[in-house]
Amino acid sequence: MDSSDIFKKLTCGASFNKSNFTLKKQKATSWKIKEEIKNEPGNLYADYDKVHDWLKATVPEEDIKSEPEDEEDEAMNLLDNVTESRPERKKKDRQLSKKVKNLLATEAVNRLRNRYKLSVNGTDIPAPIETFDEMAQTYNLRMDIANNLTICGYTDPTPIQMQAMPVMLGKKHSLLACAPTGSGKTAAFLVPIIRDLEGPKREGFRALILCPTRELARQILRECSRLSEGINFKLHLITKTTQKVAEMYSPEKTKRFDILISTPNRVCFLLRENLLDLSKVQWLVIDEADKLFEEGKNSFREQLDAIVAACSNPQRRVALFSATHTPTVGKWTKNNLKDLIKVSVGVRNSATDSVEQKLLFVGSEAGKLLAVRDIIKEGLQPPVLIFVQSKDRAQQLHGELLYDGINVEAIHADRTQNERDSIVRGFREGKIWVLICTELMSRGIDFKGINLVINYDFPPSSISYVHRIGRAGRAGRRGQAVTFFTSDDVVNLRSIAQIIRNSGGTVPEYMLALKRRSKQVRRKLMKTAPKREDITTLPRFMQKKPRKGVKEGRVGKKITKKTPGKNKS
Ligand SMILES: Nc1ncnc2c1ncn2[C@@H]1O[C@H](COP(=O)(O)OP(=O)(O)OP(=O)(O)O)[C@@H](O)[C@H]1O
Repeated sequence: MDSSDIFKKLTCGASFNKSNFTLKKQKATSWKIKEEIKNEPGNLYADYDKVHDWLKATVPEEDIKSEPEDEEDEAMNLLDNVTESRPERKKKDRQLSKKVKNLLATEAVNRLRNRYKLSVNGTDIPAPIETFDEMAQTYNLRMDIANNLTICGYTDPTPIQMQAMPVMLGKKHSLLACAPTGSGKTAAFLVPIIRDLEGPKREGFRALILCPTRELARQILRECSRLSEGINFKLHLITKTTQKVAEMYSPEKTKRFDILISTPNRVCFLLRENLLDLSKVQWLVIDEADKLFEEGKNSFREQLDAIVAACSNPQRRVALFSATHTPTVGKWTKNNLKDLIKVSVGVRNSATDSVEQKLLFVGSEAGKLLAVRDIIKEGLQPPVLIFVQSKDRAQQLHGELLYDGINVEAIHADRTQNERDSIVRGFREGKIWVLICTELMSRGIDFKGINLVINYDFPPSSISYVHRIGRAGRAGRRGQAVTFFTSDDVVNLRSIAQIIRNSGGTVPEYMLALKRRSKQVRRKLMKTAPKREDITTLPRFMQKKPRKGVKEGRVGKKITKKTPGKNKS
């Protein structure tokens, strides 16, 4: 089809309104330019439909009449009637060409963002990039990084990577990013940092990555080593905070390191002892930002303020990532960060749609144990994660499930670091089939191919629910989640049912019609979980009371006391 045919098709049924001559003249000229652009090889608008859509969106309705005329002649006449001199016309054409090109580029970017459900907020936001090749060309990614991405099996960027990476690879912005669980946020911040730091420099820490748990810190370290393979960065994880270990640290001794990954309390400990220099930090990443900014008991809030102050480099930029964000994070970024760009994927604070979710009424504590045993009987498909509300309950359930002939372990804050590391390793290697855990493991942990998450104890908040079930259905895989509830759990039932509905699941109407509980009640529940009967199948008369001073919950031991469910994990 030649250009005049396309023109006819494009403007079919339209005529130009002569009362607005200048505008029409521009339209005609811009059409000519659009034709040029359309014919450029590799142009996003090189196909006819796209140009047509663009025209429809750009030319005001009132300028298009419906009676059929010979529009091509009309448009060409308009061009002939131009009274300006040739150079003037050429200049105008060039200006218009630039404008149209910009418009087309903006339109293309908007389409891309819509396609991947990306929302952005800020100024001078770079365009998202759909392939790693394009990213490598546009932002000068060294070959090693591109190769490492391939070795990791990352063929194309995930939506958060498409937009967050260009923001961080640019020169000036800080970033607040929100994307579903399992959507590749870790690589989204690691790749730009690796590119930015270029190579090892022995100047001391130039990037600091904070996260809420040691397990997550270790996982980020692993991912960072994979993605920076061959670049020889010195990565460091603070493993302990005792005085003895502290003796290993000093700003001089840590100069050889480039990237520090840690929980905030360990960094703070070393800062207090003047053993850590963060003045060279160019990138401060706060992973699971809403967790780290959470207020209340055991909050990291004050520690974060101290760390941010210690990162005193005026060029320092901050990137905050999480699958859920709270207003506290928004407020902090507004008050503390310049040139901030916000990026989110999909609806904020929603559950991943790759997990099939179910709510199961189990009547009582005994009902929960029966329900778990039913799942085992039906044919358990490991790996499975089971969430409970406290360390004691993790031990109790472990003691029960040991008798069911499955490879089961429990992980919580009372296990030693070595035990925790070896359990996580065993679970990753498939030696442990069922892992019972507390809130400790709800954030960020990436176990490959979790098939099922069981919320044995109802999550303390909808945010906790989103993270817990997000351990399944990661990196494009599918997974399942079942959440047990009893009459003790109605406070959050409605909000969690709503989350399930929003992510495409089905829930009974009555759950959505439940009365919304006040913020106070919900906050109280986040701090103190409901009291629950012990997890045991022993008849009451056989349940021994633990002797005073004897620590509860040894593996396999039945515990008789009613444990007030603390959220401390
Ligand atoms: N571009 C990619 N292509 C394929 N897989 C990827 C890509 N990027 C990351 N992954 C994989 O996706 C999985 C989840 O990534 P990651 O742990 O970074 O998720 P996340 O968004 O941080 O999740 P959470 O919110 O739970 O912390 C990992 O196994 C990671 O290796």
